[in-house]
Order: sequence, then structure tokens, then C-alpha cells
Amino acid sequence: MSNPPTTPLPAHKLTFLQSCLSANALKFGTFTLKSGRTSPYFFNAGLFHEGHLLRSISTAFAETIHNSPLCRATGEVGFDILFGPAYKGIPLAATTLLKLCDRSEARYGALSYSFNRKEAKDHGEGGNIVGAPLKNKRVVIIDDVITAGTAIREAIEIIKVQGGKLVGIVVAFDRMERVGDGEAQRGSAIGEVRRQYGVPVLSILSLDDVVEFLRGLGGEEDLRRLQEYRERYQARD
Ligand SMILES: O=P(O)(O)OC[C@H]1O[C@H](OP(=O)(O)OP(=O)(O)O)[C@H](O)[C@@H]1O
Ligand SMILES: O=C(O)c1cc(=O)[nH]c(=O)[nH]1
Repeated sequence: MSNPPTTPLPAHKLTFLQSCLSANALKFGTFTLKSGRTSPYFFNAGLFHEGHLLRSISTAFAETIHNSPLCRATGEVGFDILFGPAYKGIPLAATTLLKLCDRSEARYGALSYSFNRKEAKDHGEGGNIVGAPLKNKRVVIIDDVITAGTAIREAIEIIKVQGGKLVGIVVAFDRMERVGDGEAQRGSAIGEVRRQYGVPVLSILSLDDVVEFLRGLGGEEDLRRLQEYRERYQARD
């Protein structure tokens, strides 16, 4: 297979990708996904459990948010709450907020985070939201991965039911896949959400970045399997 010349990844992506590899969070092999697809690679955000790795992923999220349209150069911040869907979104929302606050307490110190319980609690404080209530708040979802977009749509529904307003989505990894297998579902999961809700949907890394990186390393077999998978599930937008 002949590959076009590689473009170097920007430094912040390369740093995060190196953390993914050192955490073993990006693995090549055979994996079954939530969507039922069989994938030659898997991104496991649960493996960022050592302090320095957690710092790395939360720093990458905080950078992505700080430099996005969600935060304007004027200092105005366009959201009130970072919402981390259970389970893997939970530590990501909490530690990203902490990183933003470390960066500028004046800007980010009064913002909140919250997350859902997968099963509602019927004693004590009850309910299924922990942390800041979402009602009438501008909410950004923070999550690990988008594949077919099911998990993100579930999170959007929770925000709606709780009376919050979705203003953005940030994920660590965009797998750049189509929503479904039918001809009518060829749009990307991220693209469909962007179109439907009109909000920014950002990612730290994408499948394209990993392909680019593997090309630079000469990882021929992993690259071949990734490209085969991508041809099957890639989106048309
Ligand atoms: O875009 P999708 O096709 O929905 O797939 C991606 C989602 O699948 C996994 O969630 P899971 O429900 O397994 O949650 P957890 O591991 O965070 O509990 C993963 O954490 C993503 O959130
Ligand atoms: O689609 C999924 O279920 C999925 C893909 C992936 O790379 N990582 C993950 O945690 N879930």
C-alpha cells in the first residue's frame, strides 16, 4: 500500500497521543464496541488512572476548551457546567474543571461540574444527578469517545430532561465513524450532533491523527487494519 506523505501532528496532539500510548489506553487488536462493531483498535480512557496520566488528559481537555469558541478572548465563558456522563465521563469532568480553575480562578472558579448516576438513587438526597443541578444552566458534555453517538445522545437527553441547555461537547477521541450501517446513516456521529443541535463538538484526538502518527512510525500491519476498518465505517461528511 502506498501512503501519501505525512503531516506532523501539532505538539499538543502529539503530547496527548504519547500519554495514550504510555497509559496503554490506545490498543491495537480486536475489540467489540458498544455499537456492536468489531474494531481493530480501542481507546480506553479508564487507563488514565495514575496521577501524571490524569493530569495529562485533563490538561488536554482544559486546553481544548480554553482555546475553543466556548471561551472568548474577552474572558467571557459560554458555559456554566461541565457534565461528565457515567461512567468514564465522571473523572474527566471533575479534573478538567480543576485544571481550568488552576489556569484562571477568576475565569473558571465559579463554574461547576456534575454527572449522572446510571441508576437513580431512591434514598438520601435521591435523584440521578450528582453535583450542580442542570436546570436553566448552559452545559458542556465531556466524554471519552464518540463512535456511533449513542452515549452522547443519551447524555443530551438527560440534560434536556433536567432542564439544562446544551452549548457544547468535548471528547477525548473522535473515532470519525458513521452513525449507522444503513445508506441513510452515512453522516458522522459528530457531524449529525453538530447539525441537529448547532453546538460546537470538539475532540482532542481523532482517528485521522492516529493514522498520521502510525504512518510516521511505519506501523504497517496496524495501519492496514485501521484503514480497512475506516473504509467500512467512515462517514461521508
Ligand atoms: O458513540 P457510542 O457508539 O455510544 O460509543 C462510545 C461510548 O461507548 C462507551 O460508553 P459506555 O456506555 O460503555 O460507558 P462507560 O464505559 O463510560 O460506562 C464509551 O465510554 C463512549 O461513551
Ligand atoms: O465504541 C465504543 O464502545 C468504544 C470505543 C472506544 O475506542 N473506546 C471505548 O471506550 N468505547
